Amino acid sequence: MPRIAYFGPQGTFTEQAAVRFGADLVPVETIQLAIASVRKGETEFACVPIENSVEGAVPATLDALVRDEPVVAVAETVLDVRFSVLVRPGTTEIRTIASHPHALAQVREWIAAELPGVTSIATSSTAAAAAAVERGEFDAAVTAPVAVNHYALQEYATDVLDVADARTRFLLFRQPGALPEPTGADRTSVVVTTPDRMGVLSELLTELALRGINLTGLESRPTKGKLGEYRFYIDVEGHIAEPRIGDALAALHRHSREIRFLGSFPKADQRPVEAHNDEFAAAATWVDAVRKGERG
Ligand SMILES: O=C(O)C(=O)C[C@]1(C(=O)O)C=C[C@@H](O)C=C1
Repeated sequence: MPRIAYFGPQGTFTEQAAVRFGADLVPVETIQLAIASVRKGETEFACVPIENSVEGAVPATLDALVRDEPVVAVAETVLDVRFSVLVRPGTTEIRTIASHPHALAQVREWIAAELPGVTSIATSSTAAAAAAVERGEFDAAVTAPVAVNHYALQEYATDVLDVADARTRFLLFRQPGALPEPTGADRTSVVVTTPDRMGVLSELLTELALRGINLTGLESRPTKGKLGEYRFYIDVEGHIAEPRIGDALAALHRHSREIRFLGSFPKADQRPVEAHNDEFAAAATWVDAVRKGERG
Protein backbone atom coordinates (compact mmCIF):
# COMPACT_ATOMS: atom_id res chain seq x y z
CA MET A 1 0.00 0.00 0.00
CA PRO A 2 1.51 3.41 -0.94
CA ARG A 3 2.01 5.90 1.85
CA ILE A 4 0.90 9.54 2.01
CA ALA A 5 2.71 11.98 4.31
CA TYR A 6 0.13 14.59 5.26
CA PHE A 7 0.19 17.91 7.08
CA GLY A 8 -0.86 16.71 10.53
CA PRO A 9 -1.02 15.80 13.32
CA GLN A 10 -4.18 13.65 13.38
CA GLY A 11 -7.40 15.63 13.05
CA THR A 12 -6.35 18.30 10.51
CA PHE A 13 -8.40 19.20 7.48
CA THR A 14 -5.49 17.87 5.45
CA GLU A 15 -5.95 14.44 7.00
CA GLN A 16 -9.57 14.41 5.78
CA ALA A 17 -8.36 15.37 2.31
CA ALA A 18 -5.65 12.67 2.35
CA VAL A 19 -8.17 9.97 3.37
CA ARG A 20 -9.92 10.54 0.04
CA PHE A 21 -6.80 9.44 -1.85
CA GLY A 22 -6.96 5.99 -0.19
CA ALA A 23 -3.48 5.05 1.05
CA ASP A 24 -1.68 4.56 4.36
CA LEU A 25 -1.48 7.92 6.11
CA VAL A 26 1.63 9.25 7.84
CA PRO A 27 1.12 12.48 9.84
CA VAL A 28 4.00 14.97 9.83
CA GLU A 29 4.25 18.27 11.68
CA THR A 30 4.68 20.73 8.79
CA ILE A 31 3.93 21.20 5.10
CA GLN A 32 7.69 21.36 4.41
CA LEU A 33 8.22 17.96 6.08
CA ALA A 34 5.38 16.37 4.09
CA ILE A 35 6.95 17.44 0.80
CA ALA A 36 10.47 16.59 2.01
CA SER A 37 9.25 13.09 2.79
CA VAL A 38 8.41 12.61 -0.92
CA ARG A 39 11.72 14.11 -2.05
CA LYS A 40 13.63 11.71 0.20
CA GLY A 41 11.49 8.76 -0.92
CA GLU A 42 10.28 8.08 2.63
CA THR A 43 6.70 8.17 1.36
CA GLU A 44 5.43 7.95 -2.21
CA PHE A 45 2.99 10.85 -1.80
CA ALA A 46 2.41 14.05 0.18
CA CYS A 47 -0.95 15.75 0.74
CA VAL A 48 -0.91 19.47 1.56
CA PRO A 49 -3.31 22.44 1.38
CA ILE A 50 -2.71 24.84 -1.52
CA GLU A 51 -5.49 27.48 -1.33
CA ASN A 52 -8.53 28.52 0.64
CA SER A 53 -11.49 30.41 -0.81
CA VAL A 54 -11.40 32.99 2.00
CA GLU A 55 -7.72 33.40 2.91
CA GLY A 56 -6.11 32.58 -0.43
CA ALA A 57 -2.92 30.65 -1.14
CA VAL A 58 -1.05 28.76 1.57
CA PRO A 59 2.43 30.39 1.50
CA ALA A 60 4.21 27.45 3.19
CA THR A 61 3.10 25.17 0.34
CA LEU A 62 4.09 27.61 -2.42
CA ASP A 63 7.53 28.08 -0.88
CA ALA A 64 8.13 24.36 -0.27
CA LEU A 65 7.42 23.59 -3.95
CA VAL A 66 10.32 25.62 -5.31
CA ARG A 67 12.92 24.54 -2.79
CA ASP A 68 15.14 21.53 -3.62
CA GLU A 69 14.18 18.81 -6.10
CA PRO A 70 10.93 19.14 -8.09
CA VAL A 71 7.77 17.32 -7.02
CA VAL A 72 4.62 17.19 -9.15
CA ALA A 73 0.93 17.15 -8.29
CA VAL A 74 -1.04 14.15 -9.55
CA ALA A 75 -4.45 14.80 -7.95
CA GLU A 76 -6.48 17.44 -6.14
CA THR A 77 -9.48 17.49 -3.84
CA VAL A 78 -11.60 20.28 -2.35
CA LEU A 79 -13.08 20.21 1.16
CA ASP A 80 -15.88 22.34 2.60
CA VAL A 81 -14.42 24.10 5.61
CA ARG A 82 -16.22 24.95 8.83
CA PHE A 83 -14.63 25.04 12.23
CA SER A 84 -15.27 23.84 15.77
CA VAL A 85 -13.93 25.61 18.84
CA LEU A 86 -12.67 23.00 21.32
CA VAL A 87 -11.88 23.43 25.01
CA ARG A 88 -10.82 21.15 27.89
CA PRO A 89 -13.82 19.76 29.81
CA GLY A 90 -14.60 22.06 32.72
CA THR A 91 -13.21 25.20 31.08
CA THR A 92 -14.98 28.25 32.51
CA GLU A 93 -12.93 31.09 31.07
CA ILE A 94 -11.25 31.52 27.68
CA ARG A 95 -8.28 33.90 27.56
CA THR A 96 -6.31 32.38 24.67
CA ILE A 97 -7.46 30.75 21.44
CA ALA A 98 -5.01 28.97 19.13
CA SER A 99 -5.03 27.69 15.55
CA HIS A 100 -3.34 27.68 12.15
CA PRO A 101 -3.13 31.26 10.81
CA HIS A 102 -5.42 30.39 7.86
CA ALA A 103 -8.04 29.08 10.29
CA LEU A 104 -7.78 32.08 12.65
CA ALA A 105 -8.21 34.40 9.67
CA GLN A 106 -11.46 32.64 8.73
CA VAL A 107 -13.03 33.09 12.18
CA ARG A 108 -11.63 36.53 13.12
CA GLU A 109 -15.05 38.21 13.24
CA TRP A 110 -16.57 35.34 15.21
CA ILE A 111 -13.80 35.62 17.84
CA ALA A 112 -14.25 39.41 18.05
CA ALA A 113 -18.00 39.01 18.56
CA GLU A 114 -18.14 35.91 20.79
CA LEU A 115 -14.82 36.04 22.65
CA PRO A 116 -13.88 39.74 22.79
CA GLY A 117 -10.49 40.46 24.33
CA VAL A 118 -9.27 36.89 23.87
CA THR A 119 -5.70 36.56 22.54
CA SER A 120 -5.28 34.61 19.28
CA ILE A 121 -2.16 32.47 18.95
CA ALA A 122 -0.82 30.89 15.75
CA THR A 123 0.11 27.20 15.82
CA SER A 124 1.55 24.95 13.10
CA SER A 125 -1.89 23.45 12.29
CA THR A 126 -5.45 23.35 13.62
CA ALA A 127 -4.85 19.93 15.19
CA ALA A 128 -1.55 21.08 16.74
CA ALA A 129 -3.66 23.76 18.48
CA ALA A 130 -6.01 21.06 19.82
CA ALA A 131 -3.02 19.08 21.14
CA ALA A 132 -1.67 22.23 22.82
CA VAL A 133 -5.06 22.94 24.46
CA GLU A 134 -5.15 19.32 25.69
CA ARG A 135 -1.70 19.90 27.26
CA GLY A 136 -3.05 23.03 28.97
CA GLU A 137 -0.97 25.54 26.95
CA PHE A 138 -3.99 27.47 25.62
CA ASP A 139 -7.68 27.63 26.56
CA ALA A 140 -9.36 27.00 23.19
CA ALA A 141 -8.51 25.72 19.68
CA VAL A 142 -10.13 26.46 16.32
CA THR A 143 -10.15 23.06 14.60
CA ALA A 144 -11.66 20.80 11.98
CA PRO A 145 -14.88 19.21 13.35
CA VAL A 146 -13.18 15.75 13.40
CA ALA A 147 -10.49 16.92 15.84
CA VAL A 148 -12.91 16.36 18.75
CA ASN A 149 -12.55 12.60 18.09
CA HIS A 150 -8.76 12.68 18.50
CA TYR A 151 -8.19 14.88 21.56
CA ALA A 152 -9.63 14.87 25.11
CA LEU A 153 -11.54 18.09 24.42
CA GLN A 154 -15.16 19.12 24.07
CA GLU A 155 -17.04 21.40 21.70
CA TYR A 156 -17.47 24.99 22.90
CA ALA A 157 -18.94 25.98 19.52
CA THR A 158 -19.52 24.28 16.15
CA ASP A 159 -20.13 25.52 12.59
CA VAL A 160 -17.96 28.57 13.24
CA LEU A 161 -17.14 30.57 10.11
CA ASP A 162 -17.15 34.27 9.14
CA VAL A 163 -17.81 33.58 5.45
CA ALA A 164 -20.28 30.86 4.44
CA ASP A 165 -19.26 28.15 1.95
CA ALA A 166 -15.52 28.39 2.62
CA ARG A 167 -13.53 25.72 0.79
CA THR A 168 -9.91 24.59 0.75
CA ARG A 169 -8.14 22.86 -2.15
CA PHE A 170 -5.52 20.20 -1.43
CA LEU A 171 -2.94 18.64 -3.75
CA LEU A 172 -1.35 15.21 -3.79
CA PHE A 173 2.34 15.35 -4.78
CA ARG A 174 4.89 12.72 -5.74
CA GLN A 175 8.31 12.64 -7.40
CA PRO A 176 8.29 13.36 -11.16
CA GLY A 177 7.25 10.32 -13.22
CA ALA A 178 4.62 9.33 -15.77
CA LEU A 179 1.90 11.99 -15.77
CA PRO A 180 -1.75 11.21 -15.07
CA GLU A 181 -3.61 10.60 -18.36
CA PRO A 182 -5.57 13.60 -19.70
CA THR A 183 -9.26 13.36 -18.75
CA GLY A 184 -10.66 16.40 -20.59
CA ALA A 185 -11.15 18.10 -17.19
CA ASP A 186 -7.60 18.80 -16.04
CA ARG A 187 -5.53 21.52 -14.45
CA THR A 188 -1.87 22.35 -15.14
CA SER A 189 0.31 24.20 -12.70
CA VAL A 190 3.70 25.86 -13.24
CA VAL A 191 5.89 28.35 -11.40
CA VAL A 192 8.00 30.84 -13.33
CA THR A 193 10.61 33.42 -12.45
CA THR A 194 10.64 36.20 -15.00
CA PRO A 195 13.51 38.41 -16.14
CA ASP A 196 13.32 41.95 -14.79
CA ARG A 197 11.86 43.73 -17.81
CA MET A 198 8.77 45.76 -18.53
CA GLY A 199 5.59 43.97 -19.52
CA VAL A 200 6.88 40.44 -18.97
CA LEU A 201 3.90 39.29 -16.88
CA SER A 202 1.53 40.60 -19.50
CA GLU A 203 3.51 38.63 -22.14
CA LEU A 204 3.04 35.44 -20.14
CA LEU A 205 -0.68 35.98 -19.78
CA THR A 206 -1.04 36.92 -23.44
CA GLU A 207 0.52 33.56 -24.42
CA LEU A 208 -2.31 31.88 -22.52
CA ALA A 209 -5.07 34.16 -23.77
CA LEU A 210 -4.01 33.78 -27.42
CA ARG A 211 -4.53 30.04 -27.14
CA GLY A 212 -7.91 30.30 -25.40
CA ILE A 213 -6.49 28.92 -22.15
CA ASN A 214 -8.44 29.64 -18.98
CA LEU A 215 -6.30 30.95 -16.11
CA THR A 216 -7.61 29.58 -12.78
CA GLY A 217 -4.89 30.85 -10.47
CA LEU A 218 -2.13 33.45 -10.34
CA GLU A 219 -0.08 33.94 -7.19
CA SER A 220 3.22 35.67 -6.59
CA ARG A 221 5.83 34.98 -3.92
CA PRO A 222 9.12 36.74 -3.38
CA THR A 223 12.17 34.81 -4.64
CA LYS A 224 13.72 35.66 -1.25
CA GLY A 225 16.70 37.07 -3.16
CA LYS A 226 16.48 40.64 -4.40
CA LEU A 227 13.76 42.92 -3.03
CA GLY A 228 11.02 43.24 -5.63
CA GLU A 229 11.86 39.94 -7.39
CA TYR A 230 8.95 37.51 -7.59
CA ARG A 231 7.98 34.03 -8.71
CA PHE A 232 4.58 33.58 -10.36
CA TYR A 233 2.50 30.47 -9.73
CA ILE A 234 0.21 29.94 -12.69
CA ASP A 235 -2.72 27.49 -12.83
CA VAL A 236 -4.56 26.89 -16.08
CA GLU A 237 -7.29 24.56 -17.26
CA GLY A 238 -5.98 21.79 -19.52
CA HIS A 239 -3.29 19.09 -19.64
CA ILE A 240 0.29 19.42 -20.90
CA ALA A 241 -0.47 16.54 -23.30
CA GLU A 242 -2.83 18.89 -25.19
CA PRO A 243 -1.09 20.77 -28.03
CA ARG A 244 -2.27 24.25 -26.98
CA ILE A 245 -1.12 23.72 -23.37
CA GLY A 246 2.22 22.28 -24.51
CA ASP A 247 2.64 25.24 -26.90
CA ALA A 248 1.79 27.75 -24.17
CA LEU A 249 4.21 26.19 -21.67
CA ALA A 250 6.95 26.25 -24.32
CA ALA A 251 6.20 29.97 -24.78
CA LEU A 252 6.35 30.54 -21.00
CA HIS A 253 9.70 28.75 -21.00
CA ARG A 254 10.98 31.24 -23.61
CA HIS A 255 9.80 34.21 -21.51
CA SER A 256 11.11 32.91 -18.17
CA ARG A 257 14.39 32.92 -16.36
CA GLU A 258 13.33 29.72 -14.58
CA ILE A 259 10.28 27.51 -14.98
CA ARG A 260 9.18 24.53 -12.93
CA PHE A 261 6.33 22.19 -13.90
CA LEU A 262 4.11 21.46 -10.90
CA GLY A 263 1.76 18.95 -12.57
CA SER A 264 -1.15 18.19 -14.91
CA PHE A 265 -3.92 16.36 -13.07
CA PRO A 266 -7.72 15.94 -13.02
CA LYS A 267 -9.62 18.87 -11.54
CA ALA A 268 -11.67 18.15 -8.44
CA ASP A 269 -14.81 19.67 -10.02
CA GLN A 270 -14.51 17.34 -13.09
CA ARG A 271 -16.02 20.12 -15.23
CA PRO A 272 -14.91 19.52 -18.85
CA VAL A 273 -12.52 22.08 -20.31
CA GLU A 274 -13.17 23.57 -23.73
CA ALA A 275 -9.91 22.48 -25.39
CA HIS A 276 -10.20 23.26 -29.13
CA ASN A 277 -7.89 20.25 -29.62
CA ASP A 278 -9.38 19.41 -33.04
CA GLU A 279 -8.57 22.92 -34.32
CA PHE A 280 -5.00 22.67 -33.00
CA ALA A 281 -4.56 19.20 -34.55
CA ALA A 282 -5.93 20.42 -37.91
CA ALA A 283 -3.60 23.44 -37.83
CA ALA A 284 -0.58 21.22 -37.05
CA THR A 285 -1.50 18.86 -39.90
CA TRP A 286 -1.72 21.84 -42.29
CA VAL A 287 1.70 23.23 -41.23
CA ASP A 288 3.19 19.77 -41.61
CA ALA A 289 1.77 19.41 -45.11
CA VAL A 290 3.00 22.90 -46.09
CA ARG A 291 6.50 22.06 -44.83
CA LYS A 292 6.52 18.91 -46.97
CA GLY A 293 5.46 20.96 -50.00
CA GLU A 294 2.14 19.12 -50.21
CA ARG A 295 -0.11 22.12 -49.54
CA GLY A 296 -0.23 25.79 -50.25
O1 LIG B 1 -4.45 23.00 9.96
C1 LIG B 1 -5.19 22.32 9.27
O2 LIG B 1 -6.10 21.60 9.72
C2 LIG B 1 -4.99 22.31 7.83
O3 LIG B 1 -5.24 21.31 7.20
C3 LIG B 1 -4.49 23.57 7.18
C4 LIG B 1 -5.56 24.52 6.69
C5 LIG B 1 -4.90 25.58 5.73
O4 LIG B 1 -3.71 25.62 5.58
O5 LIG B 1 -5.67 26.37 5.14
C6 LIG B 1 -6.54 23.80 5.90
C7 LIG B 1 -7.83 24.16 5.83
C8 LIG B 1 -8.39 25.27 6.64
O6 LIG B 1 -8.62 26.33 5.72
C9 LIG B 1 -7.46 25.72 7.67
C10 LIG B 1 -6.18 25.27 7.78
